[in-house]
Amino acid sequence: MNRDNAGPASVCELTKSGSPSAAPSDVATAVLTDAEYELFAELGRPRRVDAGQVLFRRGELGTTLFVIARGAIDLDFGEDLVSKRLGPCEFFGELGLLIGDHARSADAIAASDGLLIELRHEEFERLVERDPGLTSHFLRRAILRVVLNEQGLIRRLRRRNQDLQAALDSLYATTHQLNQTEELIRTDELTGLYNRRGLTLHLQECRTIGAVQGMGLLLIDCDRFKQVNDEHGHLAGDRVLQSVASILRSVVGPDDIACRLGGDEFCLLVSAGHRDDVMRFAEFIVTTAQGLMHVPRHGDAVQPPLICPVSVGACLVDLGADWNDWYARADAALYQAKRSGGNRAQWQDAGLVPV
Ligand SMILES: Nc1nc2c(ncn2[C@@H]2O[C@H](COP(=O)(O)OP(=O)(O)OP(=O)(O)O)[C@@H](O)[C@H]2O)c(=O)[nH]1
Repeated sequence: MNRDNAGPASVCELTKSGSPSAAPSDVATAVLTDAEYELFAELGRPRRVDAGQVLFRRGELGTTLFVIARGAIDLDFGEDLVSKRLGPCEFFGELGLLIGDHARSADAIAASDGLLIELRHEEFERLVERDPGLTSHFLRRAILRVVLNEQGLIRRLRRRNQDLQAALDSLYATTHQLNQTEELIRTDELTGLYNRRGLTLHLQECRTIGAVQGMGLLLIDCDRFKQVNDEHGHLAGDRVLQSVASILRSVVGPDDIACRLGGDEFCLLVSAGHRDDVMRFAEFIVTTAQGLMHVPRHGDAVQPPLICPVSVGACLVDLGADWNDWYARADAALYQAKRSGGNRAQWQDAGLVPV
């Protein structure tokens, strides 16, 4: 037989006889029974299709049901949904026929040259008149198939939702870890203040948002700190450094920053536009450290000190300069404070040449 000239009825029967997928007893199958196929082929309109030909696109309105007599049709549901390839005697596009002007849920493209049977509303009405029993059985199957497809889709969407939720949770956890790591690399382990890296990053951020105006810089250095270590041990020295850090933490506001630059040297960047404002911070730090040294301790044995005296050098932050210049000026003042015996605050006057 020349298959190209064969009518829809004979072609599909040929193919079906060897097709194990043709299981009409399965209610959800898209394969027509022999009786259904014969009737559809008799009443429907044959239509030839070429490989690659688009029958309809997703979203287009349609009213036609198609049965494949010969060849194959690919249904592409888009996004990450699984595509389907339908073969002889299988039908598709039934919602268009049943609902009328239904937006197609897939692209339908011919995978090979073939022959289809089209059923529009008028052909379907003739089908109902001719064999109501067969038609109602077909309709039940078609509807069940739609329902099962919907349920499958809902299951897939739920799974996808769970996957998305899990991905989101892990993203939150990673972001949290990253924030913690970033915080750690900015922080001095002993005192919990910013370390030098934290200060550098803070200054970069301030410069980016133009927030370095109206700030004062204080350099704070412990007096004769080596002696504390030598006489009472390194742990006692650590404790003294932590006490100094506590004083600095107690004076900083939300926009200020306290930092341990290294060893027994600290710095404060505070919001203060005038010398007197900056020096108030400096005096407070010196007198608080002094006051703590006189806190009475109990017991006969020689107690390690809670704190040691500190010296402070202070200056205003100059917008036109950078950290090295600010540091050099505050350091010159600090040097002067140390030379004058320590335990005091010194303002950076024009006469003090950076060392
Ligand atoms: N306990 C302790 N000591 C430290 C730490 N880092 C640095 N040091 C010690 O701090 C001491 C600093 O000594 P110096 O720079 O001579 O300072 P100083 O003894 O305070 O001398 P002046 O500043 O001139 O009064 C050194 O002995 C360092 O070993 C630390 O994290 N813990």
